[in-house]
Parts: sequence; structure tokens; C-alpha cells
Amino acid sequence: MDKLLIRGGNRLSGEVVISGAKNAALPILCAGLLTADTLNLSNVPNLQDVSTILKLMRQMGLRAEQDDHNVTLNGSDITKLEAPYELVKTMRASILVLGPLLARFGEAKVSLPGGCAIGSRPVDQHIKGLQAMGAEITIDAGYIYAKAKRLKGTRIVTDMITVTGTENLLMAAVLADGETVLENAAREPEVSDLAHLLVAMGAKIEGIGSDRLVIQGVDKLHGASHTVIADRIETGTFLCAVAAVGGDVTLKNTRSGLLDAALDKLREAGVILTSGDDWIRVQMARRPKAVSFRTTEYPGFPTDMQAQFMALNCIAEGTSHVTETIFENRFMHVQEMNRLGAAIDIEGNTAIVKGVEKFVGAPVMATDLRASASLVIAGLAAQGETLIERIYHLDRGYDRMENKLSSIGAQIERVK
Ligand SMILES: CC(=O)N[C@H]1[C@@H](OP(=O)(O)OP(=O)(O)OC[C@H]2O[C@@H](n3ccc(=O)[nH]c3=O)[C@H](O)[C@@H]2O)O[C@H](CO)[C@@H](O)[C@@H]1O
Ligand SMILES: C=C(OP(=O)(O)O)C(=O)O
Repeated sequence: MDKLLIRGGNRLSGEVVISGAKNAALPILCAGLLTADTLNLSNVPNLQDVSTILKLMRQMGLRAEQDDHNVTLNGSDITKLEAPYELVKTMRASILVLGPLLARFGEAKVSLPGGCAIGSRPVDQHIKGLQAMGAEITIDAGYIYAKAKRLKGTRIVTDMITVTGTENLLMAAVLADGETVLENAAREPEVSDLAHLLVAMGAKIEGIGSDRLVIQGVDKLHGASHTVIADRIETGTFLCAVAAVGGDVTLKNTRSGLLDAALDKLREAGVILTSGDDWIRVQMARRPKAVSFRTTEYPGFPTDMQAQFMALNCIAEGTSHVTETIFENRFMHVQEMNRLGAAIDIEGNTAIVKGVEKFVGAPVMATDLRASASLVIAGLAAQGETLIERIYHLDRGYDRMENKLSSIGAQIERVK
């Protein structure tokens, strides 16, 4: 199994090109199931999760060609309406095939994703919404069996804001009979990116970017071309890395408007940020100041940036309080950071982080995707060597992270 070996302490300088967003690419690829025509997608990141979703959809009969960051999909020969446990268990976002399969073919068999390291993560809202649209759903032996002659538009109010839940119901509603209103919809930029692609395919959607999506179902969708938006979490991860170790780096192919809440916190920590239409420059020449925050839905502070900011807070001047409100178990990185010399206590869903002068390198274990990224940041800032095990978590969601970091001066290598 691959590991990352980091020798900490190098300042970072130069340019990094940010990849397309994992969390936009995954639903967008699933939209390929909604039409018999061709989708031409660009800025698709090279990630394990993208390979997994393509593998899953190829098993269904979808034709997919991948050339670097361009992916062409054709869904004219889909025959198998099933997502097996073997693939779903490696990537929860596989649940995103449920809405499109049911809407276009009237049936689907999709494994329940089960929990993951960060929380139990049920999909009851996806199921409740599809049932409200007239689907007959049964759960048997770990699988969701869904059937509907044609889904019917209706008003759906989800119990909480759910990102993939909104995306699944949106993809179901675009081919339903009549009007669907999704209340309490997630406003994450990745949901809007999917909605823009669906509109390019002929869907009728109003309220994009708001918490109320109104969809007029159409009989059929057609092919389209689309460029996936920049990954705001990869952007934020590189910003935190520079904030933690110091330096001067320009991130290209990304937009500051995607992550305002995180940028405000970086400024509070003492980082200097400047930006243009498609770039952000980050400069840091001092020890960071501790910043407290609570994770919330977009446009609030993203849970997917909590661990990376925690790394920054560990070596900051002062004490911070970090409250996680989205997932019940998203502090798995805390014990690993404490092994690197941090001083973090957990009280309920709040981590109290007392800033220490420095991290000291040690072997650590990655437990989930963003925990892995936070340990990379800690390793870059640490004195000595840090060896991170189980980086298959990192490979799910970061496109050649170690290459990008090496190119701006980090000492980081993949070892077996
Ligand atoms: C592929 C993808 O886009 N993943 C993102 C997506 O995950 P994902 O879409 O799985 O996260 P949700 O927005 O659905 O989860 C939000 C909260 O709602 C709960 N919930 C959700 C659905 C449901 O049917 N029942 C239920 O109880 C979850 O357990 C969680 O506590 O949004 C999360 C929150 O921004 C991000 O951390 C993930 O990176
Ligand atoms: C939690 C994440 O992803 P997923 O929903 O795919 O597990 C993430 O991207 O941080």
C-alpha cells in the first residue's frame, strides 16, 4: 500500500493549477445515464472516485472514453440497472445513479452505501423524496429496489439540507411528469454546476443557486458539453498548506467566490490573499493566528475544510474552538495530530485547539479523505519526517497532490 513520506519545513512558492471539483464531477458523470445522446465533459479530475464511478457505469452499459481531463459519455446502450455493493462500498457517491436510472428506465437496484469513517450517513431523504414522486421502494438484503412507471412531480421538503440528496432528486425530477419543487435544497456550487449541465441537456430548472429548485419535467434530455467547476476544497487545502508553512503561491483555474467563508478565516489567521477572475494568490510570512469556526452548509464554512484548518490551528498563536455540525465523527485526525505534538481536546462536537510552536514528524495513519489532507499539511509544517499510511483515502479526492506540492518546493514522495 502506498504511503507519503514528507520532510517538513520548506516554504512553498510558485504556481499550482487547481483541478475540477470531485463533488461536481461525480453527479455530472451520473447525468450521463439520463440521455441516449453524448455528453462531452472537460476539466474532469483524475481521481480514484472518478475511476470508480466510470467503472460502475460501464458495468451498466454506459460507453465512457477518458482522455486526460476530458470524458465522453454515451448512454444509448444501458442494459444493467444495478449498482453492486462491491463498488458502492468503496464510494458512497455511487448512490447518485439511483435518481437517473429510476427517472429514465423506471427501475433500479442500488446497494445501500452504509456508513463511513466520518459518520453514519443515511440516505433516507433520497428514498423519501423518490417515494414522494411515486416510486415504489423496498429495501432487501442491503439493496434499494426502486420502481416507477414514470415519476410524478411533487413538492419535497427534505428534513435537513443534503447535497447528494438534492442532486439525486434533481436528476429524478428533470424527467418526471409535471412540476417538482425541491425545498430546503442544498446550495453548494457543485449542485448548481450539475443543474447548469442539466439545463444544457434540455432540462427546465429555476432557482439554481437557491434553496428552492423548481423543475418542470421533460420527456427526454439530449447531449451537451460542459466544463466542471474548480475544486473549492482542493483550493482551500493548498491555501491552508501555504498558511501553515509560509510562502507565496498562486493557484490557477479557481475562483475566490467559491469559498468566501474559508477565505475570511484565512485572512483572520493573518494570510494575505489577492485574486482575479480565475486565480488566487496566497502569501504568508508569519505564524498563523488561531481561528475559531463552526462547519455549516454552503455558503457557511465547509465541513470538508475542517480538518485542514485544524492543522493550521494546531501551530497557531492562541487557542481556537472548532465545532463540527454536519458529521458526528469527523475528528478522526485529532489523535493523529496529537501524535505529531498538537494539543487538542475534544468536548462533544467541539475541538479545543491550543496552539503549539511546531509539529514534530512521526508516522501517522490517514482515516478518511480530508483527514489525509490535514496530515499532509501537518507533515509539511513539521520538524523532521512524517510518514502517512493509508493514503488511498487521499487518492479518492486529490489529483496528484504530491506532484503539485513538489512543484512548489515541498519535500514529499510516494513510497511503497
Ligand atoms: C460526493 C459529495 O458531494 N460529498 C459531499 C456531500 O456528501 P453527502 O451528500 O453525503 O452529505 P449530505 O449533505 O447528504 O449530509 C449532510 C447531513 O445530512 C445527513 N443526511 C443526509 C442525507 C440523508 O438522506 N439523511 C441524512 O441524515 C448526513 O448524515 C449528514 O449529517 O456533502 C457533504 C456535506 O457538505 C460533504 O462533506 C461531502 O464531501
Ligand atoms: C466527505 C467527502 O466525500 P464523500 O462524500 O465522497 O465521502 C469529502 O469530499 O470530503
